[in-house]
Amino acid sequence: MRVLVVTAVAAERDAVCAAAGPYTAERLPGGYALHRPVPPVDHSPGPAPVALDALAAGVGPAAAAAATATALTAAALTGEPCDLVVSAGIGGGFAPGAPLGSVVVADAIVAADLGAETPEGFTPVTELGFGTVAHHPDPALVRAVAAAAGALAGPVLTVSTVTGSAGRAAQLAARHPGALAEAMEGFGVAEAAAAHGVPVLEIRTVSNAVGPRDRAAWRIGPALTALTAVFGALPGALRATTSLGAAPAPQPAPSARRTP
Ligand SMILES: O=C(O)c1cccc(C(=O)CC[C@H]2O[C@@H](n3cnc4c(=O)[nH]cnc43)[C@H](O)[C@@H]2O)c1
Repeated sequence: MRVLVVTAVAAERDAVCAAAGPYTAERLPGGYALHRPVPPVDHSPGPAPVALDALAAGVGPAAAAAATATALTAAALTGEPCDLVVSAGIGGGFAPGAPLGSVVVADAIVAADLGAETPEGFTPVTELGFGTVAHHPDPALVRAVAAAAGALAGPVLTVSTVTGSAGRAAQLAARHPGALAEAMEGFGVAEAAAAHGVPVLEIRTVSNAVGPRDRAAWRIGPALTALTAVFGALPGALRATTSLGAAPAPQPAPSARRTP
């Protein structure tokens, strides 16, 4: 099973790779460096091995979409298409649901600022008659990965501007009840995955609270360490789930055979 993990920055990508190393970097068109595990996964019988490729795409939904689409196209053209795309990295957590250090698996990947300002307030593009503002990963896959990673499951918002005030945090929370986290790439990754017909997940480890800007309170190191732990647990969860077409777990052999 080939999984493409898309992060924003190299530190996040390296935290993902630390779960499974060693890795080698492969050049993609556009100058992207795709980190692929070595040695190549074996194809012996048994549960499908999980190979985690990792790509640092840049910050923001546009950079994320461009890099994801490039990597998915390259994989398809080389005859080794990806089975799953995961947008991963640190993120802001909404209080009280997602405190510092928690892990969030998105059950909805939501473009929170894709719309228009109107006299009545913010209107999403879907209400203007076009586009998409949310992707919904497979619920069984979300449950399996959240359980394996000790994570919460809930909506993760994609924004182009990091929230920096209590007022904006309250506005987003009111508009998206149950939102657990905010980051800047998930929706871009999900749009590219959807265009290629590949399932998507978003996983965020919470480095800071969504709200008034307080750089001194950010806990980036522990969030990166948590990212490594999540990706250590991910292959087992993916092998165990049937959501991605994995073979069901073997059944116990019948205790007695019927004779004809
Ligand atoms: O200093 C600032 O206030 C500031 C302004 C813009 C960007 C940053 C970043 O640290 C980059 C954001 C980077 O990390 C993810 N991230 C982490 N926490 C949050 C958040 O609370 N809201 C949105 N994104 C967040 C994001 O996915 C980017 O890749 C700092």
